Amino acid sequence: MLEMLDWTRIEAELESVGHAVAGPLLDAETRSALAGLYEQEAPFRSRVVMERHGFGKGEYKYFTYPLPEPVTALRAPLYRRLAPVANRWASAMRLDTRYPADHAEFLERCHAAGQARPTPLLLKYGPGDYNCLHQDLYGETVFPLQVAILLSAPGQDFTGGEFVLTEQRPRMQSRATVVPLGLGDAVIFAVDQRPVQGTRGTYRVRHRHGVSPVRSGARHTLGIIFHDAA
Ligand SMILES: O=C(O)CCC(=O)C(=O)O
Ligand SMILES: [Fe+2]
Repeated sequence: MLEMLDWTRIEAELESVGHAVAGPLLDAETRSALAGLYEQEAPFRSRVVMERHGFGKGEYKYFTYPLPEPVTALRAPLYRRLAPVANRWASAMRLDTRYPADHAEFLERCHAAGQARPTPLLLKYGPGDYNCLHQDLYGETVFPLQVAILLSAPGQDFTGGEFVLTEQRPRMQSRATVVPLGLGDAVIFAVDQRPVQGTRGTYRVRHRHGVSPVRSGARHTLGIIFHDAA
């Protein structure tokens, strides 16, 4: 499925604006099976009620290892596609970090740094729920891109609940972008910093992401983060 995506366009958009939409990535059966897992306990290591932490309203659950097959089938291949972008960003920002081509090798680095808990997650929002602007950083070891896949149909399963990205440019106020997603679409986006080519050289912008309040219905998403957590 990943091979069918237009990676030339995706890479160009990641380079120019720090995010790209691709998809649909999962078939209908897999999408509903994944969303349905939410009600089970065994596939997960923890559950977070966002309101308790000031993260927003709604809840999410981190998968445990081994990840469900459709998540495993996406995580390493997406990483392999995105590692060259991550390396170009690191070199443009004059950072020493380089990312191996292979996700298993990157996970070894995470684990050696004490980050061994899986980060892929399922999120569930009902009416009035939202996700505050945040960054998914779980330790020193960070892969600079992540992916979220919409498992529900906007306009049908839910209304509101838009995926929002903000960009903080040096010495400027933040700018917000609403990323329109269709059912099954993936948004690939910067976790934190990315380089922007200015007229006087490269500067760094910082991103955060979140979800605007759901007005009606139920919205599920699958989040794929490539670094593991401490
Ligand atoms: O529900 C969403 O669209 C955002 C999910 C999220 O914050 C993530 O995948 O890290
Ligand atoms: Fe997130």
